[in-house]
This record gives sequence, structure tokens and C-alpha cells, in this order.
Amino acid sequence: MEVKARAPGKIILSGEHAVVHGSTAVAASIDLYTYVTLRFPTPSDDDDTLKLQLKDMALEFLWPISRIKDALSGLGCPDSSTPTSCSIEATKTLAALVEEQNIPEAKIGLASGVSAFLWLYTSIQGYKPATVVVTSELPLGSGLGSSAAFCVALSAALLAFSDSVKIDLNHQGWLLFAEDELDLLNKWAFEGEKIIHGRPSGIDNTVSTYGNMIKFRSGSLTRIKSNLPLKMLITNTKVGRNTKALVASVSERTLRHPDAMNFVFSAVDSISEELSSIIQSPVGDDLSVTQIEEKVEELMEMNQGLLQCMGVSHASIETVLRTTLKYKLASKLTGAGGGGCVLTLLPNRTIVDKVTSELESSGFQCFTAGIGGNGVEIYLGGGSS
Ligand SMILES: Nc1ncnc2c1ncn2[C@@H]1O[C@H](COP(=O)(O)OP(=O)(O)OP(=O)(O)O)[C@@H](O)[C@H]1O
Ligand SMILES: C[C@@](O)(CCO)CC(=O)[O-]
Ligand SMILES: [Mg+2]
Repeated sequence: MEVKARAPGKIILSGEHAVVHGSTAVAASIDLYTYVTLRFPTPSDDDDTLKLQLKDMALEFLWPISRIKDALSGLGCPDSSTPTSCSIEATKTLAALVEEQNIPEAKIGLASGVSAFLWLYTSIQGYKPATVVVTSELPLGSGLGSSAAFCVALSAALLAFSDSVKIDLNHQGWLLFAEDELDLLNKWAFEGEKIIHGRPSGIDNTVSTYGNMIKFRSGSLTRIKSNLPLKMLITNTKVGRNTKALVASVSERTLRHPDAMNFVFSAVDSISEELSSIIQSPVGDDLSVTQIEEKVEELMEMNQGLLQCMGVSHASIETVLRTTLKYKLASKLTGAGGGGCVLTLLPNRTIVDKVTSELESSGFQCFTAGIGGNGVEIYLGGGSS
């Protein structure tokens, strides 16, 4: 029995960090995916282990099922229909199970992802032997929602073979979940994100689950549709960072300067609201494509200024901003900042070659991605597409 799931990464057009503090944000899925394959052994395989293979990193983790059962079965019964938070006690137990695997020091950031895997696996599937294989087209820890895509794809594969979801086993090709199943899947993925991020807003797992473009505030989403084909250049500064630490640093600044930071968050809220209405406005009578693009550019610049205020920009991000400005292009960081990826709006008229080669000569990596496609999908029955 085998199922493959894929979940997209995302860009945040406006509102990262402020969204953790109750402001509106706007995000869209991108056509770069994390893939999770789940395979249960047959009795003749005589395999009583749980294996997690992170193919891109050539890493394999393996636990005897008896070891996992001994460690976790006292902490509650698996129930795929009820997304459950990982308690402090369970967090410690998972950390011990991960530590036994001796993750190389240079890749220790993966430990939280492996803990999230163990939590989602045992909560949804219980104590069954299986092999789970993960690959990703997303750079990890770069602001494109790799942690959420991982949790969403994992939840999809695990739920596909649970009592909580009814899937058509005869379906050929990629298959979408029903709306109520997506709601359950999204809640499970959020529990995984909590293990990786500490205090996520839920925007990343939500946009990876439902796809398209969304406006998100305080846990609820509104689907939106851009009236112009938004083209974004994504520049990866390749400066590593960790979303959990950056989110915590903004919360600490908020504790030190609550009044000032609340004005910042409220300004971001207005920017996101304006951005969402401007991209949905009809092109033609009142506003031309160029006028809409100019407004989006200005809002992106304003959002970037406020992200600097929150303390999450970085010298490498500033280099990208300066370079793109030379070509009269507007940019902002996307995701948690502190390095990672920067978005640059590419208006209709733009020729990208010059700006791209100048950015790449600084050691950055540039690419474009399709924006606003499907959210999570599964593929049944061995092989792949
Ligand atoms: N394919 C994967 N396999 C295993 N772990 C993963 C994978 N993708 C992400 N993770 C986990 O998520 C962590 C990166 O998450 P983090 O939230 O810091 O960055 P991001 O999600 O890429 O960016 P952002 O949250 O700003 O969009 C990794 O260190 C790892 O623990
Ligand atoms: C920085 C943040 O706002 C977005 C990370 O992609 C964190 C979150 O919303 O969970
Ligand atoms: Mg993340």
C-alpha cells in the first residue's frame, strides 16, 4: 500500500510577522513542492520498524516500533479525527527519540522537523511499521514555507490511509481532498508547524493546504483572486535562518515596545487590506495594469520598511533591495526574513536578464515560480506522475 502526497510552498505578499500578532496578511502558493511517500510493508516483508528517509539530504532515521510504542503509548491514544497538540511531556519524549538518531551537527535544524514527523505519524497512524520518504523542491529554511509544505504533505499522506478520510482508491492521477478533509488536514499540519515554529500564525500551512491566493487573519482565510498576472522574481540570499527564532525576536521587541509595535502591526494590517483590494480590482476603466503595479510596488516597499522596524531584515536582504532599486524595481523580504528569500515585483514591461545577472554576481540565486496553483494533492498506487 503506497500513497504519495505533494504540498506547495508559498510566498507572503504582505503581512509576515504582523500576522502572528493578529494583523491581516496576503499569501499565495507557488509551484515548488514537498513530496511525501508513505508505504506500509506487507507481512512477508517482516519489517517492524518506522523509517523516515530524507532523500535530498541522504539521511535515514529508523526506530523499532516497540521503542516508539514504549516511549509514547502512555501519553494518549492515536485518533486521526482529533488534531492534538504535542504536550511538554511528549515534546521531551520526542526529543529523546530524535536524539538517539545522531543527526549530524551541521543538519541539527532538522531535529524539529523529525519531531514533527514522529508526532504526526504516531498521532494519526499509531504504532504501525512504515517507510516514509521525503523530497523537496523548496530550499529549507529560506522563507518559502518548507516547514509548512512538509507538515501538510505528511498530514495528507497519513490521513489518506486513515479512517477520517474517504478517498477513491481507483482514482488515477493527482487527487484533491474534499473541503472538510482539507480542514482536518490543515489542523493536523498546524500541530506539526507548532513543533517547528513555536508560535505559528497558521498562514503557511493554510496556503499550502488550500492553494491559490489567500487573505489570512486570526486563523481564518478568505480566498482571493488577482486580476492581473502577478510575476515575482524570487531571490534566495542563501543566508540561513530559523523562523522560530525570528518570530520569538519580534515577540520580544513587542514586549519591550508594545505601543510602538502595535502601531507597526496595525500599519501592516492596512497595507495587506489595501494590497488585497488593489490586486482584485478590475483592470480597465479606473486603473490600468501599470497603475495597479505601481500601487503594489509602493505597498511592498512600505511593508519592507515596517519589517525593518520589526528587526527581521538582514544585510543580504538590503543588498538585494539596493540592486533591484537600481532597475526601478520594488522588493520585500518574504517569510520570516533574517536572510532567506526576497520578492521583487516584475511589472509587465520588465526585462529581467540584467537585474538577475547582477543579483547572481553577488552570489544570490534567482528564479521565478508559478503563483496561486492548487494546494495539497495525493497520488495513489505506487509509481508517480
Ligand atoms: N523536506 C523537509 N524534510 C525534513 N524537515 C523539513 C523539511 N522541510 C522543512 N523541514 C523542517 O523545517 C525547518 C525549516 O523551517 P523554517 O520554518 O525555519 O523555514 P521555512 O519554513 O522554509 O521558512 P518560512 O517559515 O519563513 O516560510 C527545517 O529546519 C526542518 O526542521
Ligand atoms: C514569520 C511568519 O509570519 C511567516 C513565516 O512564513 C510566521 C507565521 O506567520 O507563522
Ligand atoms: Mg516555516
